[in-house]
Amino acid sequence: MVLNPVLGKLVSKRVVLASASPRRQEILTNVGLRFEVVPSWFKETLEKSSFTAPYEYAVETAKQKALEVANRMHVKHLRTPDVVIGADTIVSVDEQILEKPVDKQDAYRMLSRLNGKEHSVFTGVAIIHCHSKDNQLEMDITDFYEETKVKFSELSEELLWEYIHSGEPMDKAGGYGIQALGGMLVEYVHGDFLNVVGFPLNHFCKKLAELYYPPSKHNVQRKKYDSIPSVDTFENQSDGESESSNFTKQKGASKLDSSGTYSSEAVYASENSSGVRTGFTVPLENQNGVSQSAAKLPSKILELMDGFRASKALFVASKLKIFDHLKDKGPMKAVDIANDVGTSVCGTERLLDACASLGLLEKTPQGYSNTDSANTYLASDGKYSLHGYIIHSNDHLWPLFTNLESAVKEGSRQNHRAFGKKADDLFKDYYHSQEVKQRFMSAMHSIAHLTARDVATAFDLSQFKSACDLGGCTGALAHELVQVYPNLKVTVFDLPEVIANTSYFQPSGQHTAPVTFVSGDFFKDSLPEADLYILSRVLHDWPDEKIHVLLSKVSAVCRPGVNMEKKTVSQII
Ligand SMILES: Cc1cn([C@H]2C[C@H](O)[C@@H](COP(=O)(O)OP(=O)(O)OP(=O)(O)O)O2)c(=O)[nH]c1=O
Repeated sequence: MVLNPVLGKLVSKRVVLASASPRRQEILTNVGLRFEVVPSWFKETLEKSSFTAPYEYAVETAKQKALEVANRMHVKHLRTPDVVIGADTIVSVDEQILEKPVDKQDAYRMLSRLNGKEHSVFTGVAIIHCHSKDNQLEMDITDFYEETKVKFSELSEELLWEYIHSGEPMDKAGGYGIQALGGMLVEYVHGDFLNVVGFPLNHFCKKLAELYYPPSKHNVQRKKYDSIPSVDTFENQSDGESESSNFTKQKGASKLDSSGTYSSEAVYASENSSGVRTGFTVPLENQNGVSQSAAKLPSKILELMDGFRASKALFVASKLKIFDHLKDKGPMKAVDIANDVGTSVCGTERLLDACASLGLLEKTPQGYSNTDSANTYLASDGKYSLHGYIIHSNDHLWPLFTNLESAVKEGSRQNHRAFGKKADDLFKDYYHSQEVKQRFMSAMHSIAHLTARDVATAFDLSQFKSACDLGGCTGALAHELVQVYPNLKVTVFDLPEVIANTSYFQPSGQHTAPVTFVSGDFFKDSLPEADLYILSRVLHDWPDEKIHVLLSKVSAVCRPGVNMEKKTVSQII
């Protein structure tokens, strides 16, 4: 659930974070933003002396990082994102810009300059809205920066070196990480702490508010949002746009309180009549800014307590193919859907209301219809449909997780309890029944297809000439890899029963190097040689002894790469 309504505006968009920084990913994930990570390949080598102020350098670098990703995704992957976010954090002391240290000596040089002094941390942020028109990429760029002042205590040489040897400084601007050991060096911080860690979240939300909800005519004197508007504020606005609409077209009256500022509210969870959580707001402060309620609601815990209900509502609606019906025929009344799918009217209505409150459907006087996300991801026929994986989650994972308590107590797999069969027998079942096989392959295909580009671009794999996707099933990841890296020869290795059924899942009309499919049992048969081995959703299926056998076989046939040692990318998946 997204706590902030301005972030909520991004929910239905393809948002890409053009950054490898784990801190930025964490900051944005923590507030419920869903995004893909495509690290930028832009080299941070802009001429610093050509900028009049340090923040200009950070903003320009952030912009170039985001532009590189937007262009690469548009050209190489033919999937233009809606929004690309880039950021760059620098430390500035005595008019000098400090970036990440190149080695320990460099870290020492930086930390010595900061020692006992106040310095500024600037993060430049670029938000690029992309549109593809006649295959041309059009972009609207918004950028800003945030400054935070940080003061270091007087630190001894010994302490500095001890800190440097911890390894923490190496991937951080100025050579320190305030969020971890580096916090010990800091005497005070003036400004946004998260800005130092790499992403000025507060300023980012205000910027989104400016973009998506520009002040109305009678409030034109308010040029900028100086607080993040509340949910109420937005819900009462008639911006007249669907969730997929372009931010620049949105108009709306921002609701201000009598003092001309937005009241501070937080979104928590409640249950509606169908037992599904909906958002409501709880005022946190009275007019004097004094907290009225001593106990904050534990929203994360409440979310976890109820999460299973939401999952099951999604699973059942998917199983009944309600999203398919609505894609073809929506908007529809509950009674008509119930007639079509052969269910009770009262039960169907409750399920539909649950889906509407979960943001999967829209409910209007005309009836229920799919949201854009439901059309894209939940209808079973979409290119990026998750239908197969949702059905697998309902039919296979749900019964297993129902036995989690026994699994923890016994330390064993629970297939016998959930399905009356051992794990190995169950795995064979996947391939003996045509229907079960198809369902399992659809599940693996849908999740692999959706995540393939993230996996393919998580690292720069251009130095590899050949790759083998072990247990690569329908080849969803393999096809993405050959698109991103046209010189890479990719082999998919899987069981003969799987390989025999892959034709249905092959992409049509793509002019890329073909993927080779090789059938065999990876425990028994010899594996093809390759520079790079990919094990995705494979290792978790097997006990340690078998994994040892498999990894030893992979190690024997995986050729050392150009710059890297033998490499598998299973750890990123
Ligand atoms: C000062 C400071 C910086 N940092 C981090 C934030 C950034 O990740 C990093 C500065 O490097 P950046 O070049 O801004 O970012 P990055 O290289 O990590 O990722 P990318 O270029 O792909 O976006 O320093 C901290 O984590 N803590 C701190 O206290």
